[in-house]
Amino acid sequence: FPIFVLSGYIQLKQTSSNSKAASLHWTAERMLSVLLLAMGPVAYFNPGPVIDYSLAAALTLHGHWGLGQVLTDYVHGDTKIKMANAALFLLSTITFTGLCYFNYNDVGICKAVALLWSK
Ligand code: HEM
Repeated sequence: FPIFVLSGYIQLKQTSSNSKAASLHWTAERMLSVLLLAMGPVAYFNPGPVIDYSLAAALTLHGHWGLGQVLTDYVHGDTKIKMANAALFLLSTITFTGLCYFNYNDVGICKAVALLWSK
């Protein structure tokens, strides 16, 4: 059901109710963080491509939103905000592409983390 929060958020953003969209976005961010926490044990007991690509998507979006908050706090001025957001968008795109590439052409995220623990 995070999908419903997201679609509701997108719908609200298109209409006028801005503060409602902001609070829904806040909720979506926390839900995604909790989902990410839950994905740890799930990935441990159920590793494989489904979790690999879910992690690629969840980690990218979480990082994108999280770093977006940092930018909101520290970057000021219209032009600088636009440049920072463009840079973040590029970074997130490269991150997601790279994680998918790694899942497809290499061992994938679950196995990579498991290998860090093996000797
Ligand atoms: C499995 C990995 C991860 C887990 C379980 C995780 C979990 C969390 C949790 C529980 C929070 C606090 C709640 C929140 O502010 O939403 C948080 C905040 C944050 N995370 Fe992650 N995270 C992970 C990976 C990452 C990665 C890879 C990045 C960066 C690329 C990142 C960037 C951030 C940032 C910037 C915040 C602070 C957001 C704020 O203060 O508004 N996290 N994370």
